[in-house]
Amino acid sequence: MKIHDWATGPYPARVRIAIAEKNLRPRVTFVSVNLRKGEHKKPEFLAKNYSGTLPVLELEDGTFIGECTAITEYLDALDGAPVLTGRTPREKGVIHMMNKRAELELLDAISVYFHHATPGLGPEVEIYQNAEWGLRQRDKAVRGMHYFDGILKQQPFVAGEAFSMADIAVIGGLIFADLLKLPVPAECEALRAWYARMQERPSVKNRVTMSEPAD
Ligand SMILES: N[C@@H](CCC(=O)N[C@@H](CS(=O)(=O)O)C(=O)NCC(=O)O)C(=O)O
Repeated sequence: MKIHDWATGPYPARVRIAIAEKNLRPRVTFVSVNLRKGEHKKPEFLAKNYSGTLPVLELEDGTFIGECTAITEYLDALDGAPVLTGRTPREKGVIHMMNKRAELELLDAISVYFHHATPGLGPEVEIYQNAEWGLRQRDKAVRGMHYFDGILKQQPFVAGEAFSMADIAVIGGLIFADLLKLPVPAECEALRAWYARMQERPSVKNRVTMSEPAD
């Protein structure tokens, strides 16, 4: 299978981490799409993903699957032994909820801040910007950091007692925050400690190989 992505991107990181956690790296070929040149907004890419975002999974039969959550669910189901998306109905429900909350309250909010209140991917790509909206979303993301800090004060992982897709989504959010130099508030000690632990996971540490685009 192929993953069309941008090696150092926060959303691509989510799928790269999932691939590593499932030991699928030997079965995957990464195809780099240059966001800074707007390749993801060109017709040939939009034919792969109407939303014009990365990553996109391309299967051997030509099926394209966009959206990090959907790609992760596919990967996790491949060997019939899900470890990232839940084994029981309760686990699946809680993980899905916390994964979506990580997108709504943290990762997607930081993405809006990036695209609207910073130069983002440059004027060729950022054809409309609203700085006030971007700054409001930045503030929402900081509130989200406090929320996840509260969660992680009570439990070792974002969705409970085990590492899951929801942790990967929060990791993606903090990768994006790091890229934008948006600090995790000092008082969010549980979130900071959790993130330090996550960064020690080989799937997180080794998600980009030396031969891939630096930026
Ligand atoms: N909802 C999508 C969002 C994906 C997304 O925004 N990806 C970024 C890639 S990266 O910034 O994380 O590297 C993108 O394509 N951004 C390009 C753009 O929004 O123009 C998902 O979950 O896959």
